[in-house]
Amino acid sequence: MITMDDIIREGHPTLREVAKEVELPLSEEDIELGKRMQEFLKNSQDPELAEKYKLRGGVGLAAPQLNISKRIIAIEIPSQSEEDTEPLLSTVMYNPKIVSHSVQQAALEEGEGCLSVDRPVPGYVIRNARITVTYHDINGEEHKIRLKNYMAIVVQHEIDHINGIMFYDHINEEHPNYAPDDVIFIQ
Ligand SMILES: O=CN(O)C[C@@H](CC1CCCC1)C(=O)N1NCCC[C@H]1C(=O)Nc1ccccn1
Ligand code: NI
Repeated sequence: MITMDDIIREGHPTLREVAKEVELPLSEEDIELGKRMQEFLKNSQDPELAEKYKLRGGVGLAAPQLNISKRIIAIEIPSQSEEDTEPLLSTVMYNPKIVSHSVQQAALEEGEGCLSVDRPVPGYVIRNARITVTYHDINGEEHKIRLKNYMAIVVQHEIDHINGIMFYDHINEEHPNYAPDDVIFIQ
């Protein structure tokens, strides 16, 4: 199983590479990798397993964070309400691509962090408020989905990773809390 030991940290050159597209049809290896990435996220959100294996809870993971320079990302966003167990978004995206996006921008009110960054980096990470993403799923099916709010932020953070971009690249050095006046702040 994937643990924090498998996640490379800032300074490792792979985090700054533009990752390669995966070949279709998906190889057994790439399918297995996707499954393991998704399993890591689920484990990291399970209090017992996270404690047992010292996992930092995560909602997304990109293959470059495992020192694998491939365009594969996993997303596991739990439902915001307690009762229903259905996650908001639970998928592995192969060759994800933002094909269009809103002019409107958004940012997480709390700023962002990263499992590959072992330090807090305060400031607003300004992103597109809404995006349309195409990708192939683990069964090789093609998808085109529209995302907004928290889901859009998470997917953009992961797609940044496969392009060698870190969240703090978006933070205004001089004025970390700068934000356009029409930005949407997401809790
Ligand atoms: O590239 C992928 N990463 O670096 C993992 C990141 C991805 C998110 C950061 C901002 C948008 C996407 C991640 O998940 N985190 N960042 C560091 C520590 C916290 C953790 C997190 O937000 N956890 C969480 C949130 C809600 C519910 C459960 N867990
Ligand atoms: Ni990250």
